[in-house]
Amino acid sequence: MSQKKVTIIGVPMHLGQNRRGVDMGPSAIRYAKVRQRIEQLGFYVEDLGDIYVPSPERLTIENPKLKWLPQVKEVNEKLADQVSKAIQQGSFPLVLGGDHSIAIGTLTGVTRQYQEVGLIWFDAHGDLNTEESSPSGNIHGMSLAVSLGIGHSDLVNMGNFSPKIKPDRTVIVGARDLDPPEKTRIHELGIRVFTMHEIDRVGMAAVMEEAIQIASQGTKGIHLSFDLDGLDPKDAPGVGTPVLGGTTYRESQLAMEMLAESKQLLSAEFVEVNPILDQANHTAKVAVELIESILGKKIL
Ligand SMILES: NC(=[NH2+])NCCC[C@H](N)C(=O)O
Ligand SMILES: [Mn+2]
Ligand SMILES: [Mn+2]
Repeated sequence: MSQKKVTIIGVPMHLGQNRRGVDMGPSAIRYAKVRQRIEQLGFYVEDLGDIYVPSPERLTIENPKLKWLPQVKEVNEKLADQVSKAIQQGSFPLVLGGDHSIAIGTLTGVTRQYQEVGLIWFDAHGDLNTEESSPSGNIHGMSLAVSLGIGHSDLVNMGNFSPKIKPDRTVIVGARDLDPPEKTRIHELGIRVFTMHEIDRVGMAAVMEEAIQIASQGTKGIHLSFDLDGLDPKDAPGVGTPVLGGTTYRESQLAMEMLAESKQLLSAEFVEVNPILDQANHTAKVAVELIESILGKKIL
């Protein structure tokens, strides 16, 4: 990454899942001084504020298998345009969520500009469901599938092109809670998944070396989609779908530092921070520290 400009885009999206509070994620991350911390690293920072997300009180769920599809689609289209514009202006887009359904819009914007993009999906989950396989109907559990071209056409064809990314340039890091149909899909598509088992066995350094290699080969660079529930709930308690046995704070930091060293990062999003479920904004602070690391902050 050579540019010295960062564009922050807040997306208080909560319609991709069931729990209130994740809409406050962007506020919580800003309260943890994301802008000031990035400026201290020498970047010029532009914060575009939040994209409007409607409140569910006045909405009805038309399809329980794809909850709030029209609204999720609309917000993601706006997000895609803001991400595209930031890249056109030579800036690094930093998207703050909001639930993980916003990866659909971010990846639409990033790949519209760069075409061949590798993806590192840091998450306890696969987010590889479709309306047929989803146990919840929550679109945040479908966003990786959609970006690979699998799912409802309203989402898959966003920006009038599909797929956004290819399975052999996609890696998942930190997985430990996959639905049975997601496991089948991973095998069918041949996506490289670094489960917690593998991180335990060979260590985060070896995992990230391989992950960066896969995601950067034949691409213009890497998009990082970082779901805070990839971390262990002890280190990131403020998330809607916590799963025991995640990466530690240090493992996560190492992963981010290695990504910065690779100089392959094109864009990033940090999602699923839910301040209602957090302890004294700890999870948002962790997100800010991870953001500093991808932008080059070093201990020494
Ligand atoms: N982005 C997330 N936190 N996703 C959790 C997904 C959970 C579950 N697999 C589902 O489809 O509903
Ligand atoms: Mn996720
Ligand atoms: Mn997750």
